[in-house]
Amino acid sequence: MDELGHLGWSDALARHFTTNFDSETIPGRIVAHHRDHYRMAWAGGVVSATVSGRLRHQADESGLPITGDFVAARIVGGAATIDAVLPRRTKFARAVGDLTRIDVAKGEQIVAANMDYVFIVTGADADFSVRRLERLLGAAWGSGAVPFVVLTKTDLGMAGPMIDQLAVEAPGVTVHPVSNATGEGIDALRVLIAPGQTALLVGSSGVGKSSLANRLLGTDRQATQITDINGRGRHTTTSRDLILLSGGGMVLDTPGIRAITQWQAEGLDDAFADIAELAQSCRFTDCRHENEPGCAVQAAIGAGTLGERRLRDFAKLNRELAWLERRGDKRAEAARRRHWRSIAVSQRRKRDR
Ligand SMILES: Nc1nc2c(ncn2[C@@H]2O[C@H](COP(=O)(O)OP(=O)(O)OP(=O)(O)O)[C@@H](O)[C@H]2O)c(=O)[nH]1
Ligand SMILES: [Zn+2]
Repeated sequence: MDELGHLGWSDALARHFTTNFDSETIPGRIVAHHRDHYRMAWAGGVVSATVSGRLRHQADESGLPITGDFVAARIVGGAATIDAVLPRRTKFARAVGDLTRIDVAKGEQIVAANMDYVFIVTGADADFSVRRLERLLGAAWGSGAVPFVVLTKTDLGMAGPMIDQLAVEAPGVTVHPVSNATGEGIDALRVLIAPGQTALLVGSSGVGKSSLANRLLGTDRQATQITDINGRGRHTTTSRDLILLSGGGMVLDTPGIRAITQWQAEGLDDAFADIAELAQSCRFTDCRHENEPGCAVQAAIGAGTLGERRLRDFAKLNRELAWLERRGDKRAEAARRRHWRSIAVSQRRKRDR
């Protein structure tokens, strides 16, 4: 089982595994996940994997495997069947629905497991705002992993006062200033992720997560990706979301987590949690839910499980935010978000009655 050591396999997991599973079963780690399709690394390499019928029926949503999970599986004909998810050491969760209703068991959706660090990535540019980081900081502290703020774009020369502000408003969190453009600060970050350790990347769109992953990897991951023969979106072309660094550390950067953590970063998850959740299953990560193929939001409207009104409201909010963003009016933007959140709460109350 030493073969899994580099993937973060621990003595505690090994003990759990030998006590609970027979010799036909092998341990593995989920390195990528899209809907029902998994990629699993094990001593014999990386194989595609599915969940066994028994696990599917036993488990509620939080019991199904997600990226970063260690699992017990059987290899049959070059593919894996996952029988069980091993105990999670840490988990990064998104609160689902009304955040004032604290119900951890039902109200959270786990998006990544067994990471040692959460890198909250944010750019030292005009978009910088500590307020926007607060939810991610909260989720990171709740994950059991150690949060860091990775402040990118230091080459723009604006980072100084932001580092000072973070020291005051996010005390206890170490800030790592980096530039993906010049490479400054990247080595320090790479060294931090020891062999067998995993860092999860979260943050809004455009803050530099892809650039950071490429820098840490030392090559352009996009360029090394396998092009899908169906010409589909990014989900299917990403060969793996758990990236192995040459130093032995790992970086977790997945399209699904991106979609969710971005909502979290923007503070929209509670207002449009239903759409955020559906959007995860859209074929394209940048789906606008208009008439793209494989759109899960449109499918839900077709099936009658999502009201057309919700999507209209959602589109309206996005247009408003885009417009306010162009104007650079942060206060008005925050006010609109609050407005829509209050509408969402009242809609939910009506529906619950
Ligand atoms: N000047 C500067 N630009 C950067 C830096 N990091 C990223 N960028 C630029 O910022 C833009 C967004 O970078 P990405 O790495 O695609 O950001 P992302 O967080 O992966 O964005 P999504 O894929 O939308 O989630 C690109 O144009 C990058 O070239 C940096 O350190 N300095
Ligand atoms: Zn869609």
